[in-house]
Amino acid sequence: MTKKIGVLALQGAVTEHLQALNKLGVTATAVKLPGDLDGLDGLIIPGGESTAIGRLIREQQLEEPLRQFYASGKAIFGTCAGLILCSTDSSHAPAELRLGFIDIEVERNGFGRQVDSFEVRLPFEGIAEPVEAVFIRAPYIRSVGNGVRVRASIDGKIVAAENDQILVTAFHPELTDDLSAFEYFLKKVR
Ligand SMILES: NC(=O)CC[C@H](N)C(=O)O
Repeated sequence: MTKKIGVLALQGAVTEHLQALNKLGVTATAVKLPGDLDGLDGLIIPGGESTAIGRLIREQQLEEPLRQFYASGKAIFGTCAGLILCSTDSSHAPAELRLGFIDIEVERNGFGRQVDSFEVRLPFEGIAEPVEAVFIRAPYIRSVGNGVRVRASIDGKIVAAENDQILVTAFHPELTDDLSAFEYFLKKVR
């Protein structure tokens, strides 16, 4: 059966994710309202601006439905701002949303202002070839908790990690023709 994957479509790089999923033969749909989560097998929370996406999640009454989606055991892929939103990080301003789906501490904009964006071929544990990875004002993961496996790092900064249900990358997987990070995520989707 074809897998059905939603892309949270409140702000950020939505269309590119839908296109990447379509190329992999997956049914991809935009998620704007709580009902859009019905019947999905997995979800991508894309890059953009985590504060803006977090605010819109609350405005659209999506926080509780997202927590239920997670509690039902479905796979979720958080990329860049999506990584930040999925984290447990305790050091953020109270008004900012953290969903706590994966036990990681995050450094927002961790690569600094000088290096706003860059592209590398990134060795990734579990993917045979290095992944073509685009970083845009990217966060990195300072530390991971129990049950979290590091998948990729740059100069000691963790940029990809997973637990059994959640995958997070600090890079944007949707901006190149390399779909291997999506294929890796789809293996988590049941
Ligand atoms: N490309 C991105 O998603 C950037 C993330 C952004 N810097 C944030 O903190 O939300």
